[in-house]
Amino acid sequence: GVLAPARAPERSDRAPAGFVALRDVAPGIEQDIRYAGDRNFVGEPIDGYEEAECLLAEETARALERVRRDLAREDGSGLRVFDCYRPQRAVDHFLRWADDPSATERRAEFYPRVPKERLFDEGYLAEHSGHSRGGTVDLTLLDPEGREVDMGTGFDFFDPASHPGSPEPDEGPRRARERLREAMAAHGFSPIDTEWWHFSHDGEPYADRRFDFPVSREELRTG
Ligand SMILES: C[C@@H](N)C(=O)N[C@H](C)C(=O)O
Ligand SMILES: [Zn+2]
Repeated sequence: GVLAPARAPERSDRAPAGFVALRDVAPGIEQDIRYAGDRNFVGEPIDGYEEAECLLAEETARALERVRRDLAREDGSGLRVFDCYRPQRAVDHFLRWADDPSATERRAEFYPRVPKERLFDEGYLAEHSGHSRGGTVDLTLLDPEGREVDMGTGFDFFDPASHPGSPEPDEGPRRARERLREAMAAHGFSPIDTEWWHFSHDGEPYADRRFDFPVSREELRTG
């Protein structure tokens, strides 16, 4: 007999109608899309990032703009995003990298205490990421002068000290993490317990999808 292929979550190479560029919805949110360049844990541009651009499901982008507005009103604080929509081919690049024990160039900066072969099992990387649904963001707080707030550890520092509730950082960074969490929760974003910078929008419209179109404004359907 013929075996049926294993069932995979729906994978789609086209952007659905509801994706937007964050820049169009929230031009006041800063962007430093790390996987489009080499300042990341792999050390090279990641597959699928044709542009350093934050793309998101429209509802998620609008909710994030509400978070930015609240922070700006409170004391002039701001937001900087590091990653938004992430194509499945980028996640596949992470998986290939994790399988190569010799690729450890960025270990000291990004994962000095956790062996790279443990990064998926310990929840720092996901094979099927919420980022591939367009409803998840990695981001940090900016102070009123536009400088990144000290969060105790840097973006993508894969380590127990980056767990949002870790007792390791000093009081200032612990409070800053809490402020980011509360600001995000007020507009429907939930944290994960391994990374202070990672939040998923509860109302995300593509909960059972994984997209694979490249990160490029050209992929967006306009009109
Ligand atoms: C890789 C990191 N920025 C991240 O987003 N990790 C979570 C677990 C994910 O890959 O979804
Ligand atoms: Zn993330």
